[in-house]
Amino acid sequence: MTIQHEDKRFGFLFNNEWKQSESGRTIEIYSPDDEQMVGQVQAMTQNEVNEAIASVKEAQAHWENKNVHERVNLLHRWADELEKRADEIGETIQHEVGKAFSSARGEVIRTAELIRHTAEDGLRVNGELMQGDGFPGGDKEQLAMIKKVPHGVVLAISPFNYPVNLAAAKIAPALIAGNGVVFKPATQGAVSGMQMVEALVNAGLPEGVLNVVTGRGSEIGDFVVQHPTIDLISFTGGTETGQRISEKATMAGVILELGGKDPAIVLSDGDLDKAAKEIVGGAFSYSGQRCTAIKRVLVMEDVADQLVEKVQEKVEALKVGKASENAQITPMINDGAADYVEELIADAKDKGAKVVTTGERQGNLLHPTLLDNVTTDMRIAWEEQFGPVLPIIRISNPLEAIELENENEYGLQGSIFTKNIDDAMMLANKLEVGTVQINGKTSRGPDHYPFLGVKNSGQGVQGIGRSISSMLRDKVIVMNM
Ligand SMILES: NC(=O)C1=CN([C@@H]2O[C@H](COP(=O)(O)OP(=O)(O)OC[C@H]3O[C@@H](n4cnc5c(N)ncnc54)[C@H](OP(=O)(O)O)[C@@H]3O)[C@@H](O)[C@H]2O)C=CC1
Ligand SMILES: O=C(O)[C@H](O)COP(=O)(O)O
Repeated sequence: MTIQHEDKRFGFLFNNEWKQSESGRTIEIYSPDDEQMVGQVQAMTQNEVNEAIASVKEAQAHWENKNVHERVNLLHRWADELEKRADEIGETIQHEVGKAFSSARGEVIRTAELIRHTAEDGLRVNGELMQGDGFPGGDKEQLAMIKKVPHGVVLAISPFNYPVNLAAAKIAPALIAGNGVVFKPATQGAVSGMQMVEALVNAGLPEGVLNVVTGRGSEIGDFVVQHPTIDLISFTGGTETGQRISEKATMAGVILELGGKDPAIVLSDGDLDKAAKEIVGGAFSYSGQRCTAIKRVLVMEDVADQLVEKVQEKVEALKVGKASENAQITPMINDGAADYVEELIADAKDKGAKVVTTGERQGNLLHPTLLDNVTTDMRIAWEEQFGPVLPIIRISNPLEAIELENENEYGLQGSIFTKNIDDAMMLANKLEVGTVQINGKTSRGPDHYPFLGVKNSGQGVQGIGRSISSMLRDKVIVMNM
């Protein structure tokens, strides 16, 4: 059975078969890059979603009972398959989400590496043993074996921007830990996601251990999230969607990677050339459509003019165009997203921000925009733009940055540029974020580092080792000798 039927119609995966929905409805996916149709995915019915979940539940028990070596071998074969198909899947990512080919192919290779690392870490998971006499009334002869066991059925929901990597970053740890997986890809990104799953099937995935559910999140999302058979939800996406999932999921555990408004704080003694390079790379790669993108700059007034000049030069050198032309600034994921960014720019202009550089909009292609003299009454100072615009806020002392950050609803990452290690550590300790980067741009990778957001940026910790731990729970067996 093939993944793709006629008219670019893609099936959904049910027990290793690519099936068409009994709904008779499909969702057409168009490229943000050239507006051509990338494919059609199935709008599944509730009945089909039910069957998909039930079947994962049944298969999971066998999967959990396999030796971990068998699960490790599957993951290595999956990584091999992805590497073999890196060009093909990279092309799909490029077309489907409008990412330059080098980054799109790089995403596939990064994913293969992440899967291999997950397989290796998965081999080294062990439980522990406790003696009862560590607590009053307990006894030496009471031995607790604390085993690490899978949760059961994991629901993995991924966003559009890294349709392969952010999906596999949930699926691989879930599988290595012995869970079954129900995978709900972002609709824009589902074709890339399903090619990645096809590689897993070709690597020898046992039937039913992972099934895919497709359909708009707004239609099937609540149903799948509230399904009583789901034991754990691992979600990456917008904060609003994440909060909704958290409210709806009553008894399932929830891991959330959500939005961000990562600051780059530049102090007077910072290396401005380095800061400008990191800021532009951090803010504008994939046109700013990254949760970890630098989304506001807080710079000391006395070096602000110099920094702005250096950043401007680099922003103006960015290649703007289509993903198919390997441009750096490519069309945004859809018109709505581009409209939103324009709205934020217009609001800032109305309230007196200085437009340092910008360009004409062509459809959903926005030229990179740099805004100086941004103030706290402007929406762009606080809202997540998720696009190619960078606001610069001038500050008069380093602690002002902390005050501004205390008001930030997000807390994913933050960068600090200074040569003074004491100042760097003082600010790093005060910033309410998951990760602080000193003299470097904000970034999720390397993928084995813990990755987390605080405040409205998330719940739980990801990163290979932590992700595997989150996919396991304790099972305690007490031997009363
Ligand atoms: N912290 C992090 O690690 C990361 C965070 N993000 C954040 O993600 C956002 C952009 O991604 P985007 O894809 O637009 O995010 P969305 O929140 O719109 O969608 C994410 C996923 O949730 C699904 N979904 C939508 N509604 C529901 C629902 N009611 N119940 C269950 N699932 C639902 C979507 O399906 P469908 O596509 O069918 O609507 C998609 O699969 C940004 O805010 C960004 O910051 C992105 C990457 C990393
Ligand atoms: O969604 C995102 O923004 C990714 O997690 C970014 O990963 P990176 O910061 O390592 O590029």
